[in-house]
Amino acid sequence: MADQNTGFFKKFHDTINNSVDDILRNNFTNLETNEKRVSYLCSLPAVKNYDLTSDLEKCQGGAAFPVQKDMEKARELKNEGNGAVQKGDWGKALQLYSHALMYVPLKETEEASILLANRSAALNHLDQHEDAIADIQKCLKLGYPRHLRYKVLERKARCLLVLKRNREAITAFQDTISALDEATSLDKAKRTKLRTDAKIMLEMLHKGLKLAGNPKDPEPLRKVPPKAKLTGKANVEYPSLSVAVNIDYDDVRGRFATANRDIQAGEVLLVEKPYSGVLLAEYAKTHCQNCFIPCPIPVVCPNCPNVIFCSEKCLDTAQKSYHKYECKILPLIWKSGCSITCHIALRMVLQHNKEYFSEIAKELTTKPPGPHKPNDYKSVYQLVTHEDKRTKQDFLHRTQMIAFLVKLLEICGYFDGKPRDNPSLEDLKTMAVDEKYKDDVAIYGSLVLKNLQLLQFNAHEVFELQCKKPKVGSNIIKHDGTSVFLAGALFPTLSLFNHSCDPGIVRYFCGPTIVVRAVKTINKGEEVSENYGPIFTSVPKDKRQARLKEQYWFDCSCVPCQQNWPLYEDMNENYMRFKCDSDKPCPNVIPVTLDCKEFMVKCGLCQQYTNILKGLKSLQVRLHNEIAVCVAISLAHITHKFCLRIFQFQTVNSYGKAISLCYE
Ligand SMILES: C[S@@+](CC[C@H](N)C(=O)[O-])C[C@H]1O[C@@H](n2cnc3c(N)ncnc32)[C@H](O)[C@@H]1O
Repeated sequence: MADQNTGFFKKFHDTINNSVDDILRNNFTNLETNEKRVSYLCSLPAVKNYDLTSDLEKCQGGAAFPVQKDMEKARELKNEGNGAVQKGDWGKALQLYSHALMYVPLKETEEASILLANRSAALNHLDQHEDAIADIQKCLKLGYPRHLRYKVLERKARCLLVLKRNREAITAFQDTISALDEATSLDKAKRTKLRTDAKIMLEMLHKGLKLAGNPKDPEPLRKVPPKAKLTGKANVEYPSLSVAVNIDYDDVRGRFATANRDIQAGEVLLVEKPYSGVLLAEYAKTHCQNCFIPCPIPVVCPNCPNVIFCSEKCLDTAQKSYHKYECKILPLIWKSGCSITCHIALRMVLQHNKEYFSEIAKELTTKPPGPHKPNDYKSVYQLVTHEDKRTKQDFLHRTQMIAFLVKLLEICGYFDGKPRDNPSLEDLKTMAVDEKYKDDVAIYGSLVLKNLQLLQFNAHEVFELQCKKPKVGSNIIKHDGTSVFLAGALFPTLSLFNHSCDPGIVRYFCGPTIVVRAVKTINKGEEVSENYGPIFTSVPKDKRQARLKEQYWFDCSCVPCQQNWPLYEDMNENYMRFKCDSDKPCPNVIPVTLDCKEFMVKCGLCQQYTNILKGLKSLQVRLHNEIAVCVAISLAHITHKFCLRIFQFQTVNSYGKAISLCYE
């Protein structure tokens, strides 16, 4: 849970561990609820007296604590941006102005407006005219100096011309002419020339419009991210799931997904937004904090220089829920070295206010009636935690983590119900939480502890597929794409799918939304399984089973495990393999050479004959389906920039081939 090499949490953890003697350990062991565990641990003198400040001061890297904007740094970056402009490097200038904007204090509106104006120039040069206009609107709202307004208004007019929004361009040129009256620092000759140019443009525009019969301007382009849709209707009980999938239960497997009709390869079976998701610290300045998409033209947080957003909408969503609290403590989370799982566990509380949890407290322990709502903590609370199988040491280790997270809840203002202005080093001189929050420590600390336990088995990684531009040529089947781990998230309905080493689905992402597609025909009644990591094609059975047992605490008995299917590297391309189909149950796989002329082949193990015609036919259908799925998925990939982990099926070349076809 804590990064072993970096961060101050390791030392805190070791100190507390060393201070817990047998008596304390025994007392802890006898505690039966998460509330009691958290309250007990947080009351230990070793925890309360722990002073975090010296550890924190040693962690120089990363974001600064206490959190504040930094005008000097903003100016430095702006100057570097101006330098890039002089060299004609508009891409670099765009980056530097955006970076500078992150550091401008809220009250410095004029500085922010100048940076936005500069960025609009870069965007204009990069032919991103819609974005340039958006920056100009913002810069005017922020009080861009009146004597300079003619510059941005003229730029806006020219951007509108490129976008063929001629009526709006007329207004912008008229505004430019009015603004030139205020351009006091401009010499007279230059002012006259600009006015004349604008007037010429106005004349031309009026004439053009008249000749064209005064058409309306085209609508501004709206960048609407593509939305994934389920194939067919949604399941009434689980609205993120297709109606083709049920959630069943048995005592060994718990809940799991099954097909309630034949499912074809390529069908979209689940589309789900995360209940909660956290971006890794290293992407905080390149990707949206709220929806994880890359942000070349970021919207910045008004209160901290640490995160960016793709839009005002994402900023607003984050500010109204978790970011108003997290804003001032993010550097502490990052510097602590705590894992992304700990951060999600905390976020799952911060994203709702205390009233929300008080209202639902009584309903938490029973299965919520009605549809399973992915944004409802009551559904999340029902996810597996395997609490009954946990060791006392495991509880102790996790509860120590909570002592730190509870302190964060206090200093960010969560217990007060309103964000604190500026938590400082002074707040970290002791890990003791004020006595007045005693009940809050128990209630919210225990929720974070519960979250940590359920995330262990239910969290998913969010990936971005980063592709180099594919080489174009004849017969290309090579596709260079790397899955990059961006964020961790909890998808409450997907979390009900069990594992198989030969899964029936793939997952990919549209922003933060996860999409699940079938990759093979799944017959009615069969389980719809996902994959938790180890695939039968590349990881030997004993390693797969050991990993699943260690991480997910179950014994895998999927078909490849039961039948001990071979790895790809052990398969010989010169023969096909058919499962022995004899009347006696026989686990053997019969190798058949490609030039075999017989259709009845003898099993070397049970000596019975198997008819391979049926197998050959199903292979043909399956290959055909998989190619179709590949094409569909590849198209989705190109348009949605989705993230996909393509499992290595035997027909892996067909995937590559399909993908390359899409690029040609
Ligand atoms: C993400 S949850 C899956 C849903 C879970 N079965 C439930 O009831 O909520 C992961 C847990 O499901 C169980 N599980 C997953 N795959 C399994 C399998 N193939 N066989 C048995 N249990 C499995 C394990 O207990 C695992 O820790």
